[in-house]
Amino acid sequence: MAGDEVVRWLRAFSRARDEFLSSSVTRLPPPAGLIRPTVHASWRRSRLQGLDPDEVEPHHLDDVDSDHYLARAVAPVVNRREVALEHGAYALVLTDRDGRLLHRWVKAPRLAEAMDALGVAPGTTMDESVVGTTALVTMLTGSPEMIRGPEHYSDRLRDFTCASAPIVHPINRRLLGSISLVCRLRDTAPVMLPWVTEIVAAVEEGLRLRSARREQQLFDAYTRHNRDARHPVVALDSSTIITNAAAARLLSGVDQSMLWEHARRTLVGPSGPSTLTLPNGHVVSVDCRAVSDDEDDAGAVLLITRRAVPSTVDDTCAITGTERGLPRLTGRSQHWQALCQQVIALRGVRSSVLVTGEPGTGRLSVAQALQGWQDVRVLDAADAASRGRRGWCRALEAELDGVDASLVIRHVDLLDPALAQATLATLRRVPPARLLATADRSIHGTSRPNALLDSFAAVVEVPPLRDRLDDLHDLVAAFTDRAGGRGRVEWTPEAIQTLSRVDWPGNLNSVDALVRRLVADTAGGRRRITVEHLPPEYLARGARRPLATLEQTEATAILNALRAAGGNKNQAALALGIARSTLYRKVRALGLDLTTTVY
Ligand SMILES: Nc1ncnc2c1ncn2[C@@H]1O[C@H](COP(=O)(O)OP(=O)(O)OP(=O)(O)O)[C@@H](O)[C@H]1O
Repeated sequence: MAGDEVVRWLRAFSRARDEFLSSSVTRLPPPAGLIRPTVHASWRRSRLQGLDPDEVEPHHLDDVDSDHYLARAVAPVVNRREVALEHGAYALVLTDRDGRLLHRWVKAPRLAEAMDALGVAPGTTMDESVVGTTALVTMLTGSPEMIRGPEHYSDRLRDFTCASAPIVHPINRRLLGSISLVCRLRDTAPVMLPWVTEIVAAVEEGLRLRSARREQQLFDAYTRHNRDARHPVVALDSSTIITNAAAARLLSGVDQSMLWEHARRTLVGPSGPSTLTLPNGHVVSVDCRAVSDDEDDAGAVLLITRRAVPSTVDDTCAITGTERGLPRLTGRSQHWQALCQQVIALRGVRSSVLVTGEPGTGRLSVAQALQGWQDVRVLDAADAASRGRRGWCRALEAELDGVDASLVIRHVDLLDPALAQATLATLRRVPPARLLATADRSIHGTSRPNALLDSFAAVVEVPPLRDRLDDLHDLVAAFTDRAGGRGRVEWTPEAIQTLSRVDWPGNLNSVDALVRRLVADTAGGRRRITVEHLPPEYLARGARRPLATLEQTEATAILNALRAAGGNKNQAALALGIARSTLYRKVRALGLDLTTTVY
């Protein structure tokens, strides 16, 4: 447009914009005239969200990883075009799929200053639900978009033009983020849109080549290990899986993401084969080998050996009752087996043992199993405060007097130093057959002197459930039996798989509580517990934290809307009256896993 035309357009557009913004939210004018439909739709969403154009501005969220894989993929493409950036008043901006700015390339000092003043810098979110309409609408429309000056919803962005294109993974077609070309309104040029589209095409081509290279590496590693077709071999990463026939037979019905999750955990854990209980009931030993390329993990090769004993509720007892396990306690994982060995070695001696770990990990149970569950008295130090010093010491003596039994002092770390000293004196006067105690694992780092804690001859640490998630299937089965669901309540592999993605801060106590709740819901009937029966907070993946009540309500509303829309996120967002980008942001913040079969 020529100079005069631009001025006329700006005037007319500003009038149309003022009219739109001054209308009541319930009576917004329909798209017409100068306001393009995409802009109108985005303004509408922004208004319905209650955003104030005078107030909204880019919002700094957090620091971003300067080594983000997307920034690494884009950098070489941008660097090849550096000269163009040097000679023009343009900046390039990379965001992730949530609109979070990952990196910006800007050479023109004035433009850099202006962007700084607006806070358009790495870590800032440009999501529509925060800043209103920007060219990131491209991630909703799926096509390149240019937003000029007053088409931005925020008043503070009126002096800028931005042309953006979405980056889509060339193999799995997932939206990864966006690239935008930014300039002052007066420098707007029609060539901006083709230029940014061409940059994105080059980035996607780089990603395709990289994927092909990773796949090739995976395939090479698979071929190297697949020497004997009788042994199950799997090569996989998050998006590709290659198996031989033996593995395909063994793994029928097993989800790739479960195997990948197991591989990833094993690769960062202690070396050596790990045990995995497959949702189809088979117990396998997995030797996991990393397949790496120069920059990143390219995946893993799993050499699988089938264990003789299938995993069923009944044989759980058989396995745990052997000398490799602890009586009445369930577990087969590597961490659990290491613990069992330590406990079994301590059985034959009479020295005092302190069992530490996070709350709910099974510390008391391990202490009792260490004594073979026989003649073990239990006293809880959590009651000491209410009993008072004399009451506590009297209770202690009463437990010990004239009885040849072992004593477990539960939560011994809760005794204050004076009470701990008095307890020690009592124990010396009336010694138990053997003294055991449980305590929080943080006592390792405590600087508070405590003679009682220091007096233990051995310490055993019970691993948190998140480190032995391979045991989850067996534990759920054992708790189901205990809750009265034996023979009538069963769990689908998908439900267990979903639960295995939770971090379980409350450890076994939380699993027990969940199982009881769901078994009670069956009201004595038969039920196959599926993902749909799980409370929304357990659909959380990666969030690794319990949801607060308000978040649970929000999660329930989102999942219900998604279910009603048959998984269609656009429709669900519409029904909830929020932008699709907001839906994504909330899903991410709540840690909801939409990849499982919820709908
Ligand atoms: N290996 C196991 N197999 C089956 N059930 C277990 C196992 N370990 C613990 N449990 C059960 O898990 C629950 C928690 O165990 P326990 O009370 O021993 O843990 P804790 O760490 O002492 O807990 P708290 O933090 O309440 O003191 C109990 O219901 C217990 O029966």
